Amino acid sequence: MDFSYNGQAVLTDINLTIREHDFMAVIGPNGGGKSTLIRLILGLLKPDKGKIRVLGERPGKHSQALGYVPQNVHINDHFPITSLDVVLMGCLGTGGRFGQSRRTRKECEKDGLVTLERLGMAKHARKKIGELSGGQRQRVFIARSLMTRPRLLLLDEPTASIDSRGQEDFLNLLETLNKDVAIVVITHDLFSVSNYVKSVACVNHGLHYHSQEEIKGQMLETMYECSVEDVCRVQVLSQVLPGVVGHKNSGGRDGNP
Ligand SMILES: Nc1ncnc2c1ncn2[C@@H]1O[C@H](COP(=O)(O)OP(=O)(O)OP(=O)(O)O)[C@@H](O)[C@H]1O
Repeated sequence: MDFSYNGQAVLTDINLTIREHDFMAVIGPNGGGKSTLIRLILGLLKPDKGKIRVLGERPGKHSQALGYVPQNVHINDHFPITSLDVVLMGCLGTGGRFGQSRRTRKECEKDGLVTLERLGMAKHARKKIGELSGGQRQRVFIARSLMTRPRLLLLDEPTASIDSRGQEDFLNLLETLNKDVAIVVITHDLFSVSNYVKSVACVNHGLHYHSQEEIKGQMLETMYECSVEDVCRVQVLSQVLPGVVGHKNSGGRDGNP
């Protein structure tokens, strides 16, 4: 798949499969096209060339199968809306009596509370969203995205506003959710997610894919010596990772990883 904004190529020759129960880190330099890739999967943008399939159909057809938490969710701190209200928004706009699957508002509220509980946020359900910390808000937004019971959860830099201790808790939470839902997480901090993810997609206009076997081996350890920006440069990658060259899943445009 290729994609450009106003004729300016952003993603070229992208070939990626996200499998059920995958936990994929999407890494790459600023402006490399990570968020654009997510928007394409969501069906908010259309590729110039090639195609994208979500559960075998065009993106948008199964919009409820995708949960999305964008990079910066701006909330007016004074807006009088509780955590539970935010979560219930996940039920809206999908038809039926109160959202998808014809749930009543009461049923949705019950589901919302269960989801908040799952995310360790039940005690904050009636708190105003503006009174929560960055990490707590992030959990509320994830709860909202889970309300349609998605098969794939797409998270754009979810740990950016969370301290290192909170990040570990958060990643443990994602690991638990991953039992039920595939997760794709854009991150600039490969180090903290490396123990959790099953695959890595390195997006720098092109895409380099690394399977579970690769990242469980020495690869990430070697990568820590470089910044994500370096890792995403083909030349550097092949220098520090000679064993990876020619792997069947890591082919770049010219067949190199
Ligand atoms: N709506 C848009 N119109 C035109 N160009 C855009 C638009 N959105 C993004 N771009 C450009 O596309 C390129 C990729 O942007 P994108 O946001 O996908 O990168 P990213 O890898 O997510 O970056 P970051 O790590 O900084 O969030 C950038 O050069 C950006 O300026």
